[in-house]
Amino acid sequence: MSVALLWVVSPCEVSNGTGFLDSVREGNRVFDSSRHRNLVCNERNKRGVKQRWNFGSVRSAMVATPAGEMATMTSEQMVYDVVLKQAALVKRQLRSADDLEVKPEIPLPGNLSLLSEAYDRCSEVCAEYAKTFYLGTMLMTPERRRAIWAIYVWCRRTDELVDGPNASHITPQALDRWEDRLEDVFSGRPFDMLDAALSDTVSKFPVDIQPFRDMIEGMRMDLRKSRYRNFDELYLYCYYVAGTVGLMSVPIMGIAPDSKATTESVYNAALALGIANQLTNILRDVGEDARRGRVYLPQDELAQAGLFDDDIFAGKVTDKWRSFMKKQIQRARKFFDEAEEGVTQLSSASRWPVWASLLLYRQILDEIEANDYNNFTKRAYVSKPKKLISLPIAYAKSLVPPTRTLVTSS
Ligand SMILES: CC(C)=CCC/C(C)=C/CC/C(C)=C/CC/C(C)=C/[C@@H]1[C@@H](COP(=O)(O)OP(=O)(O)O)[C@]1(C)CC/C=C(\C)CC/C=C(\C)CCC=C(C)C
Ligand SMILES: [Mn+2]
Repeated sequence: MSVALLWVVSPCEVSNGTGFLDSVREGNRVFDSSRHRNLVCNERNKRGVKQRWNFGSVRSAMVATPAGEMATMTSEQMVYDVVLKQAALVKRQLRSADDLEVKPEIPLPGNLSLLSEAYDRCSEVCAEYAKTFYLGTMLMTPERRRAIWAIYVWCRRTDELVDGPNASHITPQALDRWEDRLEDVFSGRPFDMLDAALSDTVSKFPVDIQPFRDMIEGMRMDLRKSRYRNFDELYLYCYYVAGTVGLMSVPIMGIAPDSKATTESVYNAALALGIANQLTNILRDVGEDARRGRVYLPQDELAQAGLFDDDIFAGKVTDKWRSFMKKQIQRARKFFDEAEEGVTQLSSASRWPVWASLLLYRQILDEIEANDYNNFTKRAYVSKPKKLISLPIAYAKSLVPPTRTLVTSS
């Protein structure tokens, strides 16, 4: 992984790394698939540029009310706007497509085997870094599975920029370069094999570039910020680094043809799952993050509970801490509940891996409780037997057809 990092910092310098980045060593543009994708991607690009709505460092936006007064928009409202736009984009693209099936691969002599090699590399990375999730993807159709691997790898690489072994060398400029590369991926000009797999994926599925840009924005936020004043600020961060994953995944997972749910409501549930996962991550990693000088927990809620940064650095489990943690866990569970309603609406083959990931992640919260809220020095994890039991439960849940109607919250 360190290779990918170096590579963003300085595209010419490539050092040895793990298997993750072997493809990087194959040099500069190993695969140019732009020829067969220009039409799709130019069109997508135009839309991407027109629709660029990065929140940047803005925590809240001023909007005019119908009465002409200026009001502040919360992060949740701004993110919901993204959800609506994503849902509208997908609906428009599906309406204009002849059918909802995945487009066939355009035969490209010589390049096809490279492309399949590229996906093989993504599969290996995924299998290495997220074994259970990788197993879950095996139930998906081959096209969807490959696409999810490609997205997973891009997300992992993006996270590694700020969290990996070379994170201390990462500057906002390096993230800008990573974003330029992303634009190239969506224009059909991938830089390396792993990018090539993503280029192919975004040409075949109605995936929009915005959530990818927003994830990079989340990494920028992580570079410049180590405290969150309130939940509104934290929510925005969680959207950037995790809610975006939900938005990237739905166009691949697909919505069940017999679902009566609105597209927006399914996207909203996907967003909720990302937020729930990230809140869980944050609650699990309090001690680890504090040792890196980071406190993701909302400062105002800590203060209300009579707690301050020093209490977190001291890492003592007190009654104040327990009762603070109970509330945080309760909030994370609400997001999981919101997500549950959407999983059933996904296409049948995609439901199992999503249920599995939801059940497994949610159990981390139970483990924090079981550790008596000591998330300073004890890492909450789900044991192998518990993981194994969750898989058939997830499978049984995935058999439930999408009968209920999901209503869009506003
Ligand atoms: C309708 C409905 C419910 C649809 C499902 C939508 C869906 C598949 C949502 C997936 C949500 C999900 C798995 C979000 C990932 C959240 C997450 C853990 C983000 C992590 C960010 C940074 O956090 P941090 O640095 O604190 O964490 P670490 O200590 O480094 O772990 C991430 C690490 C960002 C990078 C994210 C990934 C590598 C995961 C990408 C996953 C996919 C593309 C596959 C998602 C598919 C399934 C089936 C789960
Ligand atoms: Mn990380």
